[in-house]
Amino acid sequence: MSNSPWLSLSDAIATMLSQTQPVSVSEKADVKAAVGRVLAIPVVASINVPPCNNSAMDGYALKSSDGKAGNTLEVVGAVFAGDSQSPTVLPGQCVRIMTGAPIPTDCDAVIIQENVSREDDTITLQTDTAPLANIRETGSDIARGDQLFDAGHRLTATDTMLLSSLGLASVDVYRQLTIGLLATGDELVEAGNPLATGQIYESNRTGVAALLQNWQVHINNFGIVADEPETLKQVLQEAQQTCDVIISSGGVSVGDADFVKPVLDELGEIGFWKVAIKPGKPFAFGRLGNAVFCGLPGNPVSACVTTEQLVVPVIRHLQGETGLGNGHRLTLKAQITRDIKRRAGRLDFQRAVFSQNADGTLIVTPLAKQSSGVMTSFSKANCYMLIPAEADGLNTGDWVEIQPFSIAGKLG
Ligand SMILES: Nc1nc2c(c(=O)[nH]1)N[C@H]1C(S)=C(S)[C@@H](COP(=O)(O)OP(=O)(O)OC[C@H]3O[C@@H](n4cnc5c(N)ncnc54)[C@H](O)[C@@H]3O)O[C@H]1N2
Ligand code: MOO
Repeated sequence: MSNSPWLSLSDAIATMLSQTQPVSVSEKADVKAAVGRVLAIPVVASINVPPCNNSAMDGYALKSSDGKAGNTLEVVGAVFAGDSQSPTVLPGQCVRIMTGAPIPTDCDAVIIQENVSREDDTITLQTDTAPLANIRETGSDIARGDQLFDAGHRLTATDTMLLSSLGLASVDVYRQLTIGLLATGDELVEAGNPLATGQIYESNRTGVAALLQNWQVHINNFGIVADEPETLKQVLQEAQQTCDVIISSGGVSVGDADFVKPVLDELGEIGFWKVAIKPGKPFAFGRLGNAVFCGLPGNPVSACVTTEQLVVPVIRHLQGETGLGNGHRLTLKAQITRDIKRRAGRLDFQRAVFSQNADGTLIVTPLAKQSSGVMTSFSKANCYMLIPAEADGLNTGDWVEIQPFSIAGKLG
């Protein structure tokens, strides 16, 4: 048991999942644009794939009873992919066949052309040919009636290919979530504008929106909001009319210009505030009308870590995805390459670089700069390295958990 005054990450996720209701409205989505969408209805195959026995190779279709090496067979025709006629093949005969072409009803095997010698209208077999050799049987990939996906399954790229192979043009998926995004802070300036003394460029909305792109949400951008309670109230009241989830960044700590928590308390309700993770401790979760509210800490690294570790699980839950539990991210084990000293208390998500030794083991090196304002460490890293809350340090060679980044290009 932890003595932390803050919620553990797993308790925070469990609380969010138990206090939020997945969407129930579904819609048709074009299969070609359905990657990342969550199925609202199970998919059951209405046809066999392949729909008929067909050849896996270019060669000759024959009767396996004629398939002894040394036999000479007469070639009586040819079948191509797409042909609907089945030529008659008598004992001692065969037909030329192309990959994907239907197997003539009289045949039960295919010999590849590299294993025959051809002379005019005859072939001589150089190898034995067993029944069903080089034949892709009806329904061998998908049988009619197979349930391929449950409701709550998030479609991958190859899943959409499978759906197309069944002839489906559209699928029933849960409706898209609308996510309202805003950044609070008087110091923040939109990129493309000049920077006055004391100002910084706003970057959290860019990072958060990019991290959410994988999850097929619709983003509604509410811009930069001043550290002024009335303005913040107005924006949040507008956002809660149209958004399923509102994500703010900044203003969740204890400073004199940190208004997010008191405003949330006034307009809606706070579910919890503060999670025992580093960075990201002051994350706030609550409700504004029908909208779920997630208040990210302003430090850019904290905003990204809380988006990935806390916001993404709740979004996936709201989207109707099932089987999430707390294991929503792939976690691997790696050996750390240096000692780390630190104060126990929070589960630490360090930006780190992992690689694989020749013997297959993974090794991981945390980057030197771990401050939550240092964004360059993110760009140099390819994983999070987790230090358990109770650990006051790690020794070289200790096994730690890592979470590889899923960003395209990072791992390859
Ligand atoms: N006395 C205490 N001070 C702080 C504590 C604490 O426990 N006691 N917690 C620290 C931690 S940890 C964090 S994280 C931050 C979170 O503070 P806020 O959420 O109130 O964030 P801000 O103060 O608004 O900003 C923090 C930092 O990040 C910059 N920022 C904010 N928004 C953006 C943005 N959209 N794009 C780029 N940069 C942004 C901002 O300028 C600040 O430098 O509080 C600590 N303080
Ligand atoms: O939680 Mo803060 O995010 O450690 O920098």
